[in-house]
Amino acid sequence: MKQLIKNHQKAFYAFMIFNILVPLTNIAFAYAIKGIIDSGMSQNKEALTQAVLVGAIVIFIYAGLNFLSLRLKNKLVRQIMSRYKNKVLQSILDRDYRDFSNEKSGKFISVLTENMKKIEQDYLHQYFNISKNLSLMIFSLLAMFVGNWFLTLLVIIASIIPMMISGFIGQKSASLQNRAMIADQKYLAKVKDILAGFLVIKSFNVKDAICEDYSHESEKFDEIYFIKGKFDVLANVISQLSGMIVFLVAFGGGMYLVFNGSTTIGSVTAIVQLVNFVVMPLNEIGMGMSKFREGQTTLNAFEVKDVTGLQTGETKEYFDDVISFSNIDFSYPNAEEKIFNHLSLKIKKGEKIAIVGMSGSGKSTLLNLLLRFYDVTSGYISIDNQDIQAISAESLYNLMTIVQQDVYIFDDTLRANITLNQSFTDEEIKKAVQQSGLESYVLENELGLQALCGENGSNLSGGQKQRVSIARALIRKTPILLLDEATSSLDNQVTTEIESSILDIQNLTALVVTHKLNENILKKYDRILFMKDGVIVEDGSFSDLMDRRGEFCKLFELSV
Ligand SMILES: Nc1ncnc2c1ncn2[C@@H]1O[C@H](COP(=O)(O)OP(=O)(O)OP(=O)(O)O)[C@@H](O)[C@H]1O
Repeated sequence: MKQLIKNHQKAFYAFMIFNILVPLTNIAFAYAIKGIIDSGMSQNKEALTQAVLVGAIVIFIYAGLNFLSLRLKNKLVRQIMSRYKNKVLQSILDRDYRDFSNEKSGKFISVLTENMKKIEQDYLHQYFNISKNLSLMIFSLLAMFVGNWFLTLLVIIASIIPMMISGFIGQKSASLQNRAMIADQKYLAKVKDILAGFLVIKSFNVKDAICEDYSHESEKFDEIYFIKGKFDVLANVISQLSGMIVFLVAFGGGMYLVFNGSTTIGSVTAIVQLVNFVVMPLNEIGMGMSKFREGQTTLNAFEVKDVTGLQTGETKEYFDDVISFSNIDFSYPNAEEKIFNHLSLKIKKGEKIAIVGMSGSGKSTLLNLLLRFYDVTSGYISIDNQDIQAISAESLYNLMTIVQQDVYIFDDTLRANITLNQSFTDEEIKKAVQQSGLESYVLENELGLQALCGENGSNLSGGQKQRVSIARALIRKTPILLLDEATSSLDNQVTTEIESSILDIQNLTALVVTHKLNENILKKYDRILFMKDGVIVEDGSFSDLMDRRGEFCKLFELSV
């Protein structure tokens, strides 16, 4: 954030110049008041008129400068925040899948929404407000010293204790902010979960239980904000109290000096006016500091990382030869069960492989490991003899595309969901639409590719969503394609058409996890891997496996 502020150096320095000019007009105003009172007391009409005129001019200059300074501050805050928001989003998207999936999405939503508001209001605005108030306070104090050092000293002594108390409260507020942020994240995660599960809640008639669960989370959330509110109120009262004490000391001490004959009423009024320019900013700094500390805690709670471990790695532009799983072991993090134990597998470039087997046998895990969503516990996976752990994530995702059973559709047009806002020619889009079996839907739809898909594809059927995700994958033309039950919502005829068009793509290496044992399609694969309990128990063409009359054959015969 400091770097972002530094990036706007010119505007920042301009703001600082205003921070000097505005207090000077405040001081000039205090002295204009002194002139008015002293000339009034001495009944000098000419001097009085002049002082009033000076006062009026000073007011207008002050208003103009203050207006410009506030506008500049708002502009700076807007520019800095807009850059910061982009950086935060980039940093979230830069995370590797493991980092991301370890966190609750509520945390990221909160970082991009609630936290942003806090950082803008509590950190940035306060950062500029405090510097503005500090400058007004210092200049006014200097002017007071010049006017009457004794009175100034009294005022400073009177304001020390309230300042220390408000500093302590600020620290307490900042520590509560951490708890408040965690509560925010949990609350958002809960709300998100409830809204996403709307249909389940409705159809299972569990509204009351869900409301109870919600109110439990919401009470915890409210309680933390209530405690934090108590400190805010205390900070408010103390800062007002400190202001009153300082005024009391300034007026009392000033009048004592007037009795002594060492100053005039005009000078005391000017000093009291200047005290105003010390007390007001002092109050605001006191309150501002506790807000600023809260803002700082919010800012520090999320680290904006530019690169993650996965992004550092070698570049690999082509897939030329072979994918190897060499003697791999794997268990999911925090799980004891071993999914793979010394598994080895070689896939040659251009091979089309179907992976079938029992539920839970490790088919999806095999693809997840190839994509480095997880790392193997021992052994290694390589592409063209290059360990995938040494290949950068960007290169890896340029070499392969996965289509999963659960499809995510953005709330945008069909076209945008297929291209994902990358530039492709109309010809390329048309081909992907054809290969994925989407053509008739696009032709029948009045808006064609401009048709809106709705929130997570609410305007599309399950099968249409799967076809969009297949089109989205095919248009990338990566040399390796991974399909994980990507056609589960499609009928046999459409599945056959789509899989056939994929199997016809020359040089494409395809790994297709499927539960659909369709003879016509299975015959087209070069190899079928039959998996059971993390082991590839059979590996061969459809006819090989049928001749073997092993586990695959039994499953196939059961399915027909
Ligand atoms: N994120 C995870 N954390 C812990 N265990 C997991 C995780 N994902 C899968 N598993 C476990 O790993 C095993 C293999 O799961 P995987 O999803 O690879 O099987 P699958 O053959 O694709 O099953 P299906 O055909 O039902 O999709 C299962 O026992 C599953 O419970």
